[in-house]
Amino acid sequence: MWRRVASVSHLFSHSKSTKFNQGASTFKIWETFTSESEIPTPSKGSPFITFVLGGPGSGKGTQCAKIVEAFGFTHVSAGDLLRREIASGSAYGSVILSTIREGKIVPSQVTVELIQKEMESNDNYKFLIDGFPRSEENRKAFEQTIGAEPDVVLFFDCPEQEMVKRVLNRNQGRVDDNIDTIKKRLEIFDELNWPVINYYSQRGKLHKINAVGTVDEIFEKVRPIFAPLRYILLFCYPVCSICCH
Ligand SMILES: Nc1ncnc2c1ncn2[C@@H]1O[C@H](COP(=O)(O)OP(=O)(O)OP(=O)(O)O)[C@@H](O)[C@H]1O
Ligand SMILES: Nc1ccn([C@@H]2O[C@H](COP(=O)(O)O)[C@@H](O)[C@H]2O)c(=O)n1
Ligand SMILES: [Mg+2]
Repeated sequence: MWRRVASVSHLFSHSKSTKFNQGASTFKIWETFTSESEIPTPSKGSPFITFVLGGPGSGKGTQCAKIVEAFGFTHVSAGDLLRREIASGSAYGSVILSTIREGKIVPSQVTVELIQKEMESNDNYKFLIDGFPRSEENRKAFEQTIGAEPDVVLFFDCPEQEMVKRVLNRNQGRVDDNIDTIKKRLEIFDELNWPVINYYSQRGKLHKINAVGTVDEIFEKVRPIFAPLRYILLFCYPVCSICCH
């Protein structure tokens, strides 16, 4: 591994860089490791971002844990950040709680700020952003605030009946895991999430995954999306301390 990193050191420029500003040199290393044209090109000046979309109970969090284990991403769950904010007793807490109880979407500014803080406080450069964007408003707020686009977008496609069954069996004490809130969440998902899914589909970034089957069966559909990226993910995110400064 050390030799492999050293062997590409000549590809890096020595201009001053910031945390999320390694794109130019990253692009060169990318070209070194792969010539497969369907592999997405990392955005210049950005970390490697994967958005993870899907209805409530489609298995986003479960698959994120598998992706983290296999490919070393940092998992940022928008829902978990919002629940953490409630638990912290912050000023926004009660508004967030009632929004989640009603199955509605928290104002984008709040969610994006939490995501931004989480990304900036993490040394990793590859993120799975789970349950985000939930709406076009979420998507635009992220682009404007973070100044980055996702490299990959996963969409776990699951029939409603299966999602309801999974959520009602989840048993994690979530205030929104009840039949009334689930119905509302499914309505909101139908209304607000499809425009986001269509947006990324049109840009060729969307990977639609049939989310019916065992956890391992579904992960075997996810693995090939990241497998061709393993070198770039391993060596360039985080940017190595040997040659990337
Ligand atoms: N393939 C699967 N088959 C059966 N159960 C599953 C599968 N994947 C996940 N589950 C279970 O379904 C429940 C919901 O999964 P998970 O929490 O990963 O969904 P989610 O998409 O993150 O939902 P939410 O949007 O509500 O956070 C969990 O109890 C999980 O263990
Ligand atoms: N971008 C988001 C993500 C989540 N929420 C709210 O949190 C609830 C739980 O989210 P999960 O991803 O853990 O299912 C969700 O129903 C929303 O109320 C949000 O507002 N915006
Ligand atoms: Mg989840």
